[in-house]
Amino acid sequence: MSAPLLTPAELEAQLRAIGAERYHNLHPFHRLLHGGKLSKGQVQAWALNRYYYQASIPAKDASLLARLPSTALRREWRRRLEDHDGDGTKPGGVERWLVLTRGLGLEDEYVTSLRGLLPATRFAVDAYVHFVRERTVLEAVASSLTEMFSPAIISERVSGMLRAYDFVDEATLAYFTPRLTQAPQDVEFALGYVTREARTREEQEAVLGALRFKCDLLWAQLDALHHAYVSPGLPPPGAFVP
Ligand SMILES: O=C(O)c1cc(C(=O)O)c2c(n1)C(=O)C(=O)c1cc(C(=O)O)[nH]c1-2
Repeated sequence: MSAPLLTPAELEAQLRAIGAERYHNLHPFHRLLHGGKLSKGQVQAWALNRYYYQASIPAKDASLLARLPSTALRREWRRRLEDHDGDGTKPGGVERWLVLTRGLGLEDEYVTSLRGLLPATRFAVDAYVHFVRERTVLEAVASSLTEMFSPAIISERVSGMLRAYDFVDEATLAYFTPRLTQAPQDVEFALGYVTREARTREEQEAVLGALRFKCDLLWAQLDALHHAYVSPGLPPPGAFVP
């Protein structure tokens, strides 16, 4: 006999348990970053690599938008594109991330050229874009649900970094402020969608698998940063050298 269908509350509880076990707030690199244990060069490496994640988010959202079957769903998802790309009057998240890299002393041209990117960052981020493009709409929506856990890590990061580093200030970290309201809004929709639309246990398992996959790719990005810039500290050929 196949496993019974989970109630929406049970499905949500299992999603939260995945975050509690494997969201990237638990990664040693984040402990170092937020605890003030990194040099400016190591913080630059983090911001430089994460630029590629930020810059790829609108591409993955646009590919999902194209597959959504109704006006209401597309309108909801379109908001994410505006959050990241801006609307021409106010800057979006990608542009705001460059405020951070600039504040850390990196030139826009170098950051956006991706010349200094770790290969593993590229592979992990591209895997996210491909997953969203190739899997079901249900799995693609579910893979965004790491945002359930991001407000807590963002608060911890901003307060920790402001306290610990004299080379960052509130203006440098301003990227994160709008995320504290955008992420819960995104999650409310995405969580409602997956609990409503996963109608079989198999679909519910696919939702859980998508969130695990997403946690893993966030984790892998930090593994790569740790290996290249903390211990043993071996940047691959061509990668940014602080
Ligand atoms: O600071 C973070 O730790 C963090 C995590 C995540 C996430 O969990 O994927 C996102 C963001 N930030 C973020 O700023 C963001 O715009 C974002 C979009 C998405 C997504 O999957 O669509 N995740 C995240």
